Amino acid sequence: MSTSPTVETAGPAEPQTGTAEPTASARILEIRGRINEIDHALIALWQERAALSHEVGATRMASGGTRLVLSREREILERFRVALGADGTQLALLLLRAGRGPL
Ligand SMILES: O=C(O)C(=O)C[C@]1(C(=O)O)C=C[C@@H](O)C=C1
Repeated sequence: MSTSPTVETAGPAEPQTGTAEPTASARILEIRGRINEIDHALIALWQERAALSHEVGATRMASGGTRLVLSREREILERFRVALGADGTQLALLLLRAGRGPL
């Protein structure tokens, strides 16, 4: 009878914080908890925005309107640029693309 390979299971795997110092490691894990919450919220907001943008576009086109409204896109790009700089512009471009698809 063959034996299966032994796996070391001393306990749950320790999360990799990048430091062996316990106080720092604990603080990093605490911060990561909040980062995870923020990431989940960002993903949910991203998906909600894309769905809303899609609905606006579909509503407009079904009523004989245009697919895009460039003045509105410029307004959004400017909002993100003012708040976040060049990265904000890139983020806004991705947001707009997620809602209306690639140009
Ligand atoms: O606000 C609109 O009119 C939309 O269609 C939404 C949206 C956006 O994702 O913000 C998408 C496409 C338009 O060109 C402008 C803005």
